[in-house]
Amino acid sequence: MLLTTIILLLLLIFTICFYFKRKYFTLSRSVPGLSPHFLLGNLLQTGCLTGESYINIQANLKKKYGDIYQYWLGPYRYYVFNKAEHAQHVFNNKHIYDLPNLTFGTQFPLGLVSIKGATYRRHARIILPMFKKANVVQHLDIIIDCTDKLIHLWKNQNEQQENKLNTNIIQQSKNLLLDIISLVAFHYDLEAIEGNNQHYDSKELINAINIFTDAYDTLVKSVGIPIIIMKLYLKFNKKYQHALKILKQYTDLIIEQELQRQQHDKPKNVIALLVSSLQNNEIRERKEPEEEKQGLSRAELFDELLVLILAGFATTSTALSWFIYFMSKHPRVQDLIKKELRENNITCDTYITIQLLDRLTYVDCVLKELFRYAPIVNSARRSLTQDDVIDGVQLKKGDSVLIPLYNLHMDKRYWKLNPQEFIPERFNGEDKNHHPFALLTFGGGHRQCAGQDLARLELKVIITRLMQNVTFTDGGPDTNSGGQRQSLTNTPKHLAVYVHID
Ligand code: HEM
Repeated sequence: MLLTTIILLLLLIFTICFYFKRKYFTLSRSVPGLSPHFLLGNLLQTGCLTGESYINIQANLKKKYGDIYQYWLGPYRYYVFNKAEHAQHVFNNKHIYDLPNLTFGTQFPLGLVSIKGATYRRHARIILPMFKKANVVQHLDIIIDCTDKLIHLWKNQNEQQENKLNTNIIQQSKNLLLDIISLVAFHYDLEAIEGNNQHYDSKELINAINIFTDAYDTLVKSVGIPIIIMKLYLKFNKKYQHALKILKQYTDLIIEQELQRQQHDKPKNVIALLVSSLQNNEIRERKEPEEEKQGLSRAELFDELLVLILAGFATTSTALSWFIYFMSKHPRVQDLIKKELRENNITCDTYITIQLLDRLTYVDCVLKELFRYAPIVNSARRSLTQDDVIDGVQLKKGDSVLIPLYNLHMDKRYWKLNPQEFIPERFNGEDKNHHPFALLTFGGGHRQCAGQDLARLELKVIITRLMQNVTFTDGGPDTNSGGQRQSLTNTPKHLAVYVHID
């Protein structure tokens, strides 16, 4: 009797699994791809679970299947499109292609990266103008001052021990960009660059931010896991909940101070503008239809600040790490940047202004090449709000598409000079008029990066300031071999350079 029950039970489980595998985990619609495993999709086959970067995974799949294929991130199926014309279609049709329900919702469900429709439009009206070029230039001094602190730290380190290999560039880049974004967003000096002379508040906050970003990295690595499991993981993760509490305490304090200050001053910086958009009566606003709502609730403002911290320093610091790595490998480019500075009479002491920056056209080319060649963010994703056809492939409402940004940056069809090489001059010459959808560092369409003007300014100022004062040289083939480490972004795996003070 017991045996019969066990056999029947196993049969039932097998039938259910078979049904789900047939219905949800089979390739369909004659689009090629790796046959997905039950629940795991292609995570095992593509090496995703053993640390392979998403960028390499997409490059390998493209090699195997061509421009269009299916890719299963755990239980989620994506139709992947690799041509610039595909990207153009997806990003230009915002009424068809909107944000999918991603893992972001688990950490900041009320922030810009997670919301859609009328709620998104209400937030976007408040947030997007803060990061437009005209508004970010006011942060120039902050960026210069913070960069000078890093240069000062390197000077001190060199005085203590001459010609020491620097293996801490990734962390130092993070600290620099964290200090910048906390001053830009909060008007708060975290003093992450100095490291050892922090006061208690900064230490506690930096710790909380690190725990928060580490949790995010874990989520990115396990992106195929169902959202409900991720939510439970975060809910019962004591360290994470404590970090969130600390971040909440500090933001509440900063909001209160800002509310007091605004009785006298007009809002100017990011936190001031955000606080000035707080709803006067949250209970009343909650009852309004979404289209009629104004401003942000406190919970929404908190999530927006978390988004800005995370999106604002992890990506940009990764770009800076790659810049330093490329400079150590391409002394020719470094020399040309320094030559351009000399030609514009910029010495190590010259204070940078926006007018001076505008004259540095070679630095612009280096920046563009950095954005093309550095594998920072791997893809942009959308889901369909109605049926559509791309390049003969019938897509249905609710399907998800993925544009592998880096594959486009490396695609020979769109670049006249070899895309596998780091050649900044291409943007002044052969590749000046490249396909606009072949370079998509910041994504595209209505959901492209909200902070790109700030990122461009930060990196141009930092690069210029660094090149005014230091030269990077290669730390050797073993310690400075590059490679990729997948976390929230793709950082260099092995980065070690000598930092010479000029
Ligand atoms: C080199 C630096 C950066 C890179 C490579 C980068 C890249 C990206 C990419 C690829 C997206 C997705 C776009 C899409 O789906 O089409 C994105 C979205 C976003 N980024 Fe950035 N980003 C950078 C810096 C920043 C900074 C400095 C901030 C803010 C201070 C920021 C805030 C955001 C926000 C809020 C979104 C979500 C926009 C939306 O969903 O509407 N990013 N970023």
